[in-house]
Amino acid sequence: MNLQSSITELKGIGEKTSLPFAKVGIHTVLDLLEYYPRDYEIYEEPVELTEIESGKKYAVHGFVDSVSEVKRFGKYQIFSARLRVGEQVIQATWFNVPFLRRVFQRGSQYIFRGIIAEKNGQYRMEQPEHFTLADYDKLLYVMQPRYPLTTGLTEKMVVKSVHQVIDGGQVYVPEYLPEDMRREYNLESEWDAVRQVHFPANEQVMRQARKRIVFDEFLLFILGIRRMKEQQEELVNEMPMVEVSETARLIEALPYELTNAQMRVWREIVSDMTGTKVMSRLVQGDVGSGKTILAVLALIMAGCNGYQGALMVPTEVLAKQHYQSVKELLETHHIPLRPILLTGSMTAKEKRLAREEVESGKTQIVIGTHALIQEKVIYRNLGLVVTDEQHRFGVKQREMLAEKGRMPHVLVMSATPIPRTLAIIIYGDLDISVVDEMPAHRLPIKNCVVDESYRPNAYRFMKKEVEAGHQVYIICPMVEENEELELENVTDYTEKLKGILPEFQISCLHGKMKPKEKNEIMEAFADGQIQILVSTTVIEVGINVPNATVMMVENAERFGLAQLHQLRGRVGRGRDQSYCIFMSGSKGKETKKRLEVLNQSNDGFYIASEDLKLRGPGDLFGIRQSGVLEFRMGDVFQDSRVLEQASEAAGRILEEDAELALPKHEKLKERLETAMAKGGENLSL
Ligand SMILES: Nc1ncnc2c1ncn2[C@@H]1O[C@H](COP(=O)(O)OP(=O)(O)OP(=O)(O)O)[C@@H](O)[C@H]1O
Repeated sequence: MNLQSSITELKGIGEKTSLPFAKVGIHTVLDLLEYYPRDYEIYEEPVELTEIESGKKYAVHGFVDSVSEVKRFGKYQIFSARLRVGEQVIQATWFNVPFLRRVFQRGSQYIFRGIIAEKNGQYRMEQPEHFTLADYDKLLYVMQPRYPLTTGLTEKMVVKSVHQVIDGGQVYVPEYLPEDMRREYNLESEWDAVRQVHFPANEQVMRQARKRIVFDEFLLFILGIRRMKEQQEELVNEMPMVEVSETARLIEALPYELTNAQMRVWREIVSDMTGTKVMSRLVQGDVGSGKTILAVLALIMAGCNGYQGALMVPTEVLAKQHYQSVKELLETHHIPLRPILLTGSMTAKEKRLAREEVESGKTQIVIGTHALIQEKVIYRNLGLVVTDEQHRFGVKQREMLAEKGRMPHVLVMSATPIPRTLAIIIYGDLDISVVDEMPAHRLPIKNCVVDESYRPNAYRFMKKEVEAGHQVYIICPMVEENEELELENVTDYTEKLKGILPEFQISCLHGKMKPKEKNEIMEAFADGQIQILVSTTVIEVGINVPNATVMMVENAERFGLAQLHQLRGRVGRGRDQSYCIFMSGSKGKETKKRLEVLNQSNDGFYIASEDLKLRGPGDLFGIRQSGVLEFRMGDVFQDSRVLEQASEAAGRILEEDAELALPKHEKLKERLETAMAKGGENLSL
C-alpha cells in the first residue's frame, strides 16, 4: 500500500463501503490522510451547574435520584431521570434507548455529558452520554477528532480507517521542506503533523500540527500564484480595446453618481483593457460598495469593442438577478448588446439554444454560474471574464479558457475585507483595486443584540417597517449534518410566523430547494410580492434588494461574526435607514460581548479579528471566518501570522532558486507541480 493506493485496500472498506467516502472526495489513502478533522471533542472536567452557559455542552457529576418508566409516544420510546448535581437537579431524557433504563439505578453515580439547557433555574439534558467515573478519568482531556460527515459515512468509519493507515506502518509521508526552513519557522515534520492532527495528544500538539499543515497550504498556494504571475506578465493583450461612448453615456444616465472610488477603479479597468497586457485585476470592496456596476461597465466595453464578455457568479439566484438587471439596463439605455443567461438548472434544450447563441456570436454578454466555462460552451470571441473570488481561476481554468481562444481579460470581484498587506499575498497574481468608499446617502445600519424576551417587540417592529412599504429578511442558522432538521427549522418557523403576522406575504428559502424554486422566490421577493423572507444563509452572497431594510438573525450566536457582517450586508443597500436584529438564543455574557462587536464596527477585518480574540481556544478549530478564500485548513483571518511567514518563506525560496532547480528544492518542486495540476480543487490556485 502507498499513498496513491485505493482506500479499498484497507481492511473493512470494500467497493460498497467506499462509496460514501467517494462522496466526500476520498478515493486514495492520501485523500484520507488529508481529510482533516473539522473539530475535536474535548472531555473536560465536570462542572458545577452554577458555572454553565445554557445551550452549551458540559460534563457533570450526577447522582441518579429517580428514573421513570419507559413510555411510548408514537415512534419514540422515552424515559427520563432526575439527576442530582451538587445542590441542583437536572431532568435528563433519553429517546429510543430503553435498555439504558436498567443501567441507571437509584443512587448510582455517573459523569453525564451533553448540552445543558437552563430556563428559570430548571436544568434539562437530552440524550446525554454517560461514563463511569473511572472511564471518564481516562478520557479526560483526550481530543477525539470529529470529521465532516455525509449520509452513510460515520465518525467511526473515518476514525478506524485513518487509524489503520497511520498505525499500519506501511505508509509514510516523506518530508519535502528543506530542513533549515523547518527549523527557522519551528515546523513539525509533515508526517508527524499529519498523524497528530488526526489524533493529537493534547491541544498544544494539535496546534503545532495544525500550524505545519496550514503553513504548507499557504506556501504552496503562494508559490503557485507567484509562478502564475510570471506567466501572466508575458501575456500580451491580444484584444486591445478602445473606450466607447456607450459606457460614458451610461455613467451619465445612471440614477446615481458614481463615487470617486468607483470612478477611480473604472479608470484602472479601462486602462488595463486598452493597455498592452492582459488584464488580471481584483476589485475589492465591502458589501454594498457598488462593485456590480463596474463589472457591467466592463462587459459593455468588451461588447461594444466586438468581443464577448462572461459574468460568472456563485449561485443561480444571483445569475438570474444580474441577468435581469443587465438586460433592463441595456434596454433602458438603448445599448445594442444582447445578454443571455446560462445556468445548470436550465433544460437541456434551453442550454443548447443558449450555447448556440454564444457560439454564433449573436449574444455578447453571457451571465451564469460556472457552467459558463465548461467544455461544451464555445465562445465566438471571448474578451472578458468577470468572476468572483470563490471561482477565481486556477491553472486548469486558465488553460481551459486559453484553449477556447486567446486569453481573455479577467476581472475578479471580492467583498472579503482583508487588509492590503494580506491581500497582496493572497492575490499575488492580480493587480488590486479597492472601492473604499460607500455610495453617498447611505445610512449606517442600526444593529441591536437581543434575547428571546425581545421577540414580540421585534415582530412589532417588522410589522411597522413592512407597513411602511419595506421588506424583511429573517435568517435561521443551517443545521449541519441534518438537512431534515434544517428544513424543519425554516419551514416550521415560517408557518409560525404566518400565524403571528397573517396579514403579510411570508415565504421561506432554503438550501434543499431546487434552483428553479429558489429563483422564483427570490424574484417574488425582489418584486416586492413577498414581504418577509425566512431563509437559511443561502442568501448570503450578493443578493441585492435595496427595499429590504430589516434583517433578523435567529440564533446569532451560532455564526462567526465575519459571516454575520456579510449577512447584514443584504440590508442597508438603499437610501432608507436599515436595521439588523441579532437574536441570541443564549443569555451568556460571553455571547453578548461577542455579538456586541458588530455594533462597534463596520470593518469586516476588525470584526473577524475581535471574534477570534473573544472565543475560547476550544472554539477556534473549525470556525471559518470567511466563507471565501477557502483553504483546506488554513483561514486567512485566523492564521494571518502563518500566512505572512509562508509568504516570507516563499520569497526567500524564489530569490535563492527561482526555478526550484537546487537539489534541496527537488521535492518541493514536485509537490508544487502536483498542487498546480490539481488546480483550484483544494488550493484555490
Ligand atoms: N454610486 C452609487 N450611488 C448610489 N447607489 C449605488 C452606487 N453604486 C451602486 N449603487 C447601488 O448600491 C447597491 C449595491 O451595489 P452592488 O450590488 O454593486 O454592491 P456590491 O459591491 O456588489 O455588494 P456585494 O458585495 O454585497 O454584492 C445597488 O442597488 C446599486 O444600484
